[in-house]
Amino acid sequence: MQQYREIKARHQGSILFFRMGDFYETFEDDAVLASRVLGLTLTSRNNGGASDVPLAGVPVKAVNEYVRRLVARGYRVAICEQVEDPRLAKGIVRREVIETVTPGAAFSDDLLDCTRNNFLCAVRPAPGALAVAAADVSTGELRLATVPSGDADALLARLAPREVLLPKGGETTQWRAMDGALVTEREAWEFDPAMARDDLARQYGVLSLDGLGIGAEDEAALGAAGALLRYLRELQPGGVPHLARPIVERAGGAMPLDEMTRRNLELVESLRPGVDNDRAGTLLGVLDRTQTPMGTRLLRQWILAPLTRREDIDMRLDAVAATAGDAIGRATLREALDGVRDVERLASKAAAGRATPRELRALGDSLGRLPAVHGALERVIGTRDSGLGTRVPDESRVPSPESRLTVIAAAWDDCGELCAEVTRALVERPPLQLGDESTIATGVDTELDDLRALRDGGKDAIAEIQAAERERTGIQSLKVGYNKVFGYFIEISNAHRERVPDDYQRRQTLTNGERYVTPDLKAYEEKVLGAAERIEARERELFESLRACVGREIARLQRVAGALAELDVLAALAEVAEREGYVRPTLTDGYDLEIVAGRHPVVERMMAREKFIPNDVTLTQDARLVILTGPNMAGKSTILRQVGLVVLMAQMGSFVPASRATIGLVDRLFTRVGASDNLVRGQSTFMVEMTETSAILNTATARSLVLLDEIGRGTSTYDGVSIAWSVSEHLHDHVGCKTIFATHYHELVQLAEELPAVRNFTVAVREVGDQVLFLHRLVPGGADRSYGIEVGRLAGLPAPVIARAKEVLALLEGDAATMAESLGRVPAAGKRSRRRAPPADQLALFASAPPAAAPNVVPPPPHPVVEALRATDPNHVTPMQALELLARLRAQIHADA
Ligand SMILES: Nc1ncnc2c1ncn2[C@@H]1O[C@H](COP(=O)(O)OP(=O)(O)OP(=O)(O)O)[C@@H](O)[C@H]1O
Repeated sequence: MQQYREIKARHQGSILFFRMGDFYETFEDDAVLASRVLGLTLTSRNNGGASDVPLAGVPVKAVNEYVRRLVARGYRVAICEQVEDPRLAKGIVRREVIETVTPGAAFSDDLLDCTRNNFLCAVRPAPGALAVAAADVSTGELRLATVPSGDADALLARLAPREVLLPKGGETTQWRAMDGALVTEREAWEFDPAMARDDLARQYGVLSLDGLGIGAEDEAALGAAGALLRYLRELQPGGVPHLARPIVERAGGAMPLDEMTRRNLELVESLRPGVDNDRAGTLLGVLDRTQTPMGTRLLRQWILAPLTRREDIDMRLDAVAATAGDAIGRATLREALDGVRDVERLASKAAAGRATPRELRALGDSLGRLPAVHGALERVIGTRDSGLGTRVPDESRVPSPESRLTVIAAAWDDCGELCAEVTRALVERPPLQLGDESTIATGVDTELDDLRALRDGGKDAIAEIQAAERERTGIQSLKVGYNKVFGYFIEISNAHRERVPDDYQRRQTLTNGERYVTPDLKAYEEKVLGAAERIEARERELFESLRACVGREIARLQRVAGALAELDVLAALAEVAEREGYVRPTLTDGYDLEIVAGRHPVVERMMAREKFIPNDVTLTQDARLVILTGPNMAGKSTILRQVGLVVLMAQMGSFVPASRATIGLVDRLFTRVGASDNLVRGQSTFMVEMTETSAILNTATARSLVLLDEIGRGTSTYDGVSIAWSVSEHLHDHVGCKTIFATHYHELVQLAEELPAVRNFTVAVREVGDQVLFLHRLVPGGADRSYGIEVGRLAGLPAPVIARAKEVLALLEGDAATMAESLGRVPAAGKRSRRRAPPADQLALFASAPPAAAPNVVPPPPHPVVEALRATDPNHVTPMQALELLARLRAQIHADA
């Protein structure tokens, strides 16, 4: 317990798994917690102290699963091992924590999702900015970024860290609310840039950080990286030698996408609650035709960080075009990639000394695919014939020298000798663990081969002993067996007990027989077992040296993994483009956006192909703000999102679902859907909507694309229309961005008369009898009604409710006509006095209630009983009159019924 408490004192923030023989034990508070979370039996033990100590343990064999469950719940687990052989230890065996597993620092496949990065982020607030260092220890990736405070959320939403490190004493509530991320506070001095400078230089063996691309402007990010490294070293006392050189992300390279935009466009996760891992309804789900886990992870990164420089995007588009245009080349490339495993994570495991024999072989085999991948790549580029027939030169699709394919090919590395070394040294199917079966192939090491011959010779000799002893004793059922406790033995059933020779020594009695040994048998046993022990030791030695040798090549392997991942993504994008009929978008530095016959990539997949109705959308300087009205269910949200998705896909380097698309580069994309609730963060729905809207108004530029869906809906109609109206005016006059505003406030249609660059569009429906036919076609003009009641009927509202709703609607519409007369027009304030505010004849629909609290629905006229009650003053009736009144009212109700 003394040893336990000493170690525990150094690992206060973790649950300590204390190795004791075949178990990891937890004690005291850890035991209480572990038993609760893991459902373990809590026992207690008097370990020589004055009182009993609570205790709960898990078997060593099952430890991974228990660690996984704890870490998934956001706990840290410190693994404390026996670090000397208990048989040789004097006194208490030495123990040390060899690793601390946390959500952000996990290697085990059980804890990782192969389709996404597992980032640990250290964040350091700087004046007006936020610096972030993000590491994925499973892939060895390290990224540094500094972004203006306004883009902090977007950056973190993209990285989606599993764990966040913060300097102590800062504001933490914002972080605590981050979905599922564990917040770890560290001392503020650990974020010091000067200290980090030395630390990083040591980690990468460089004299100056300039060589790593880290400049003076990265001070804060450097500080964050220092804290990150320090924390990682604490968790992994063995160090993190596999951490690749940092990638410094510079502003302007990628488009910041805030969390709401990412969610509303359903980029990588579906909006449907409870189906968070369902990628079927997401852009990632549609585009993901990658063959490798590295490809899937990179595709996700590309989706979440569309590019903003035309040349960068065209390099990707050139590559997709070339791959899409060569069906055979593409198929060959994808087939070659098919056998490639997660080189990135396997290489990291090798460098961290964690790869198992099977994993190291998988890495070797994956490297073996490199020449095939390279061959396919060269074919697509057009420098080599695949042997499947001469390619007809096609000028239009030969990638430009700047294409990503050409860049990747120019830096190609087959890793031939590394692959040869691994595949030569390891058997074809090595075991999961060393020692279970042979790991090192025959012919690799003479010492090992000799030992194996000795062991196998011993085994043969033992088989011969069985034959000889049967002969000598005449007992045909005599057999030589083996178990771990007694080693080799001769087993004779009771029926032949009399014939057992004198030189047999009895070792074990069974119900129907006895087990014996002979000096001969023991001699061979020693040879066999001794050899087996030495074989294991030698195999371990050879394997570890091979693994270390691979590990030293980590930087090179990471480059190879990067190239494979990128080829995989480019080939996947080409494959989707071909299958789904996407076209290459034209990107320009101009303003205009023109999408001809655009489709929603996800919605169209959910229906038969011809069923989805394509639509054209054009936004230019002179027609930059579209007010999109139309009935419920007509397809407004679909069009809105499809425009966002087409632009995003184009800027990530993908082809797009349209027959033609010209896209003036967008610097930011905002998508807001009104009344999206954020109950998790405990904010009012409307408050969230307004906070988001204000973020757009403050950050959008003329180059942005703003997509608003029913903003203003979370409040009363008057307030809502007014806000929607003035937000539109502001975007039109002051921001000048491309905007689409989908709304049920038909009042907004009037904006087109006031503002020169506003256009009205509606989604057409046709009325057939009292039914509504949804045409899903975008046409110029505004809608005058919402057909909400028809949609209610489709949704199964009871017939009487529908009938009554129609009555109320007729009543309201009648009222509106008369009320319009009585309501004066509101003069606009200040310089905008030339403009009208929302015309009152539209608003008058709701005029029967006082404007300050305009309800959405006007109540039907009160019942006579209510009128009678209202007319009664309880202070001026006698008890008798009250009773009479009560009886009368009751009778009236009965009469009405
Ligand atoms: N272009 C289209 N072609 C075929 N079906 C479509 C199209 N657009 C939308 N739909 C179908 O109509 C459904 C409703 O579309 P959407 O949610 O975009 O309507 P909406 O006008 O935004 O409705 P509301 O105003 O009620 O929110 C979609 O789920 C889809 O199934």
